[in-house]
Formats: sequence, C-alpha cells, structure tokens
Amino acid sequence: MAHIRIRNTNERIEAEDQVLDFLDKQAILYEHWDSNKLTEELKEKFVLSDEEKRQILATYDSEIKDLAGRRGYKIWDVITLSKATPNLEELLQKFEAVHTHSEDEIRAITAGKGIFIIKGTDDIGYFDVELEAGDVISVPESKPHFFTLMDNRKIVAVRLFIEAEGWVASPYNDPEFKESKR
Ligand SMILES: CSCCC(=O)/C(O)=C/O
Ligand SMILES: [Fe+2]
Ligand code: NI
Repeated sequence: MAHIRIRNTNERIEAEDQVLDFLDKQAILYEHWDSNKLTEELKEKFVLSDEEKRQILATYDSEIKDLAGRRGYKIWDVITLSKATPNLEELLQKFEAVHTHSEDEIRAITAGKGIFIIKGTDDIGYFDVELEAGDVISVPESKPHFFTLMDNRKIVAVRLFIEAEGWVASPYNDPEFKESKR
C-alpha cells in the first residue's frame, strides 16, 4: 500500500482510506495489483532476462490490458533498476530531476519499491508517494514530478505508454522546488 509524505510539513499519511482520498484529491490515479501472483523468485529478482520480463507481463496480462483499455495505452514493458543496472546513476540523474511527460505516466510496481515525488495543489506543494510491489500509479500528463529509489535501491515496474516516446522526460525548472527538501 502506498504511503504519502507531504514535504512542506513532513506529515505522513499511511491509513489506506486516507491515502486513497489524498491521491484522489491530487488527481493521481492509484490502483492495486496482487503482488502474490508473481513467483517467489520473481518477487525478489532485479536482474531480469527477456524471458523473465515476458513472464511478468504474462502474469499481469489481464490487469495490463484492463488498465490499457481504460486509459488508451498501447505499449508496455518492464523496467528494473538496481545496483546491477549498468547505467543506474545516469538513469537516476534523469529520473531524479523534476520533469513532465506528454502523456500520463503509468507505472505498476511488481517488486522492490520507489518514490514518486509529485507537485501537488498549491496548498500542499510537493509530496512523496512511497510505492511497493502491487502499487499502481499514474502521474498526469504535464504534472511536474520526479522519481527516486528507496533505501533498498531496487525496483521492478511495468511501464505503460500511449506513444513509444511517452516516457521522454521534459525538464521542468520549478523555482518552488527547494533542492534541500530532496
Ligand atoms: C520506476 S519507473 C522509472 C522512472 C520513470 O520512468 C519516470 O519518468 C519517473 O518520473
Ligand atoms: Fe516521470
Ligand atoms: Ni503501510
């Protein structure tokens, strides 16, 4: 279940009903897939062969097609980030810079965990959405956000796209975002 941290106040929201209500008010789509559908091995595997990525997509095929159908998504893949990822630091530099996308950014976490930091309404400011296996999030098109790993430094996620370049991050220079609050 996702947990929220509001950066300006350091307030944490962890009760499921309050998390769902908060994300709904912030126009962040949040859903939940059954993380137990994966084999025990794949729940803890962060270096994946193409066959293992295909196995993850096959495991969640009905959830992916249902979500894709409702949101008009046509392409999906699996991304894995861990210390074993050859260009991890380069990728994180891109993910950790405030950016926007030209389509809603849909990510379904299937293993590990990560944080999306999203620019909320003016009264809230930036807030963290701490995600774990089973959590599915959609960051709306053009909404400033960034992503970082948590202390375990590893995650596997299904990414859904409308356009192949839908993942392209457009830098967003936000004077309201204070680096010190990373
Ligand atoms: C865990 S998905 C990798 C992060 C990403 O694609 C992105 O755009 C984050 O904002
Ligand atoms: Fe993004
Ligand atoms: Ni919890």
